[in-house]
Formats: sequence, structure tokens, C-alpha cells
Amino acid sequence: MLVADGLHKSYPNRRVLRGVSLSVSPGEMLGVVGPNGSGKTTLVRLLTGEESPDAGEVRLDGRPLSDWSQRERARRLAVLPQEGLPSVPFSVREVVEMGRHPHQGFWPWAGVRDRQVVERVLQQTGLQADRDRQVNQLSGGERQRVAIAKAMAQGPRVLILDEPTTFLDIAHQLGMLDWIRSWGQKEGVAVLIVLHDLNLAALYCDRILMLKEGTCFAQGTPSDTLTPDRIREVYGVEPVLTQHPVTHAPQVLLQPGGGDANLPKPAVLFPS
Ligand SMILES: Nc1ncnc2c1ncn2[C@@H]1O[C@H](COP(=O)(O)OP(=O)(O)OP(=O)(O)O)[C@@H](O)[C@H]1O
Repeated sequence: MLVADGLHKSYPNRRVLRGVSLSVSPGEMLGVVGPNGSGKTTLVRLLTGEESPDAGEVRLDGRPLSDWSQRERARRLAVLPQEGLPSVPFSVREVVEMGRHPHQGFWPWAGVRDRQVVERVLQQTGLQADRDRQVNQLSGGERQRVAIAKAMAQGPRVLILDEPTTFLDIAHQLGMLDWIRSWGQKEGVAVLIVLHDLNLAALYCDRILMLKEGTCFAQGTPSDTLTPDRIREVYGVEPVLTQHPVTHAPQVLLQPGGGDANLPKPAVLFPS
């Protein structure tokens, strides 16, 4: 469904991605993890066509991404950017309806089918009661749910999410990931999700791609990828790995004092 082959990307004086390859199949969830600055968001920008690689290629449904018109691409690929949904003065229903624009003609008027899809999505995401509320009056977590609903209304074959759980409490993190996973499996949507939380990645992703300084350091099942050696080498922390008692997924326990050794130790700034 979505394939990337040997992606390279540099900015002035900075090589950000060096030969990253990946593929995501229908119904599969691929997690992308890696430290700050390892190139996750840059990878997302190349996969969505927001930026072009210096070398390598992204293919959607077997065709180079650059061959798709913007409209065709939007019918197949939905993106939840890191900054989430802007705080716009539109109602929840209007924003979800915007997800249908790529399927509409020259005039973006909602037809019968568009209205049916929007109603179904509002129902399935539990947003019926909030349908007339203004998005700029919603909490961060509620806005995130509207963003997912808009992406669902788009009816994509590929969904790309960049750290969608950052502003959510634990119940909303689990709720959102449960939702995305079961929706992706039912509809055969290929999901690529950037996550900072290795434990959530281990619980929800079929496979994990671990980036280190713009290279693909490891790729495989959570148990293959999240090993103490790899986490130590990529993040520079001393992890304790355990197994989830119910799901048996690997889980990472953190210990104080095991953080970034390169950070200077705090000194007294204002001695008395
Ligand atoms: N437009 C740009 N111009 C120059 N450098 C950039 C640009 N975008 C990103 N970078 C640099 O590329 C590197 C990778 O950035 P990127 O945002 O892809 O990392 P990330 O893994 O998503 O980080 P984080 O976890 O902090 O969000 C960083 O060093 C960043 O400063």
C-alpha cells in the first residue's frame, strides 16, 4: 500500500535521513520510534508528499507519490500532523465534512453519500452530541477526536499520524489507539504512526521501525525491536525490559538518573 525505498533528505549543513526504507500493508499498523531529532517528522513529510526526498522514492498503491495529483492523493492518504487540528471557528460537523472535499466535484457541496458518511463517522466516534459545538471551544483531547473523525470521513487507504497521543491523558491515549487499530483492521487501512511512548508502540503496533540519526536502526516486531541493547544504543538510557503480564508485549521500565548523559548537570545559578 505505502512503500518507501532508500529515502535520503538533507537540509543545509544537516543530513536528516539516510536511506530509510519501509512498507505498510492494508490493515497493518507500523510504529516509527526514535529520539528527538532522529528524523521522524521529516520522514512523515516525505511520505505525505509535503516534501520531496533528495534520493529514493515513495510509492502509493505501486505508483510513485509524485505521479499522483493532490486530489487523488488526498482520496487515499490522510494525515494527522504533529500540531493536530487548528483551533478553527467551525462546528464539529463542518470540520468532519471537510474530510469529504477530495471526493467532491469542483463545488465542494456535500452530496447524499457525503452526508451519510459524515453521519456514520460522527456516530462511530461518539461525536454526535458535540456535532454543533465550535472546534475552537473544545479541549485538546476532544479536538484530536475530531481530527481522527475528519481523517476517517476522508475514507483513506493509508493513515499517517505524527505523535497523536502527546496531549492526551491515558484513557484518551488508549481510546484513540484502540479506535485507530480496530478501524484500520476492519477497513484494511495501512496505518503509520509516530510514537514517543515505546510501551504504547509495543502494545499497538504490528511492527516497529526504530530510527537513529536518520538511519533505520531496526525494523521488526515489537519483541525483535525493543531490546535492552537497542534501546541503550539508540536512546542512551539504561532500560529495564519486562513483559506485559496480559498481552506479553515488551514493556520498558525507566529508572531515575538514566537520562541523557550528554546534558550538563545543573549547577547553582544564584549562589547566596
Ligand atoms: N526545515 C528544516 N530545515 C533545517 N533543519 C531541519 C528542518 N526540519 C527539520 N530539521 C532538522 O532535522 C532534524 C530532524 O528533525 P525531525 O523534526 O524530523 O526530527 P524528529 O525525530 O521528528 O524530532 P522530535 O522527536 O523532536 O519531533 C533535526 O535536527 C531538525 O533540526
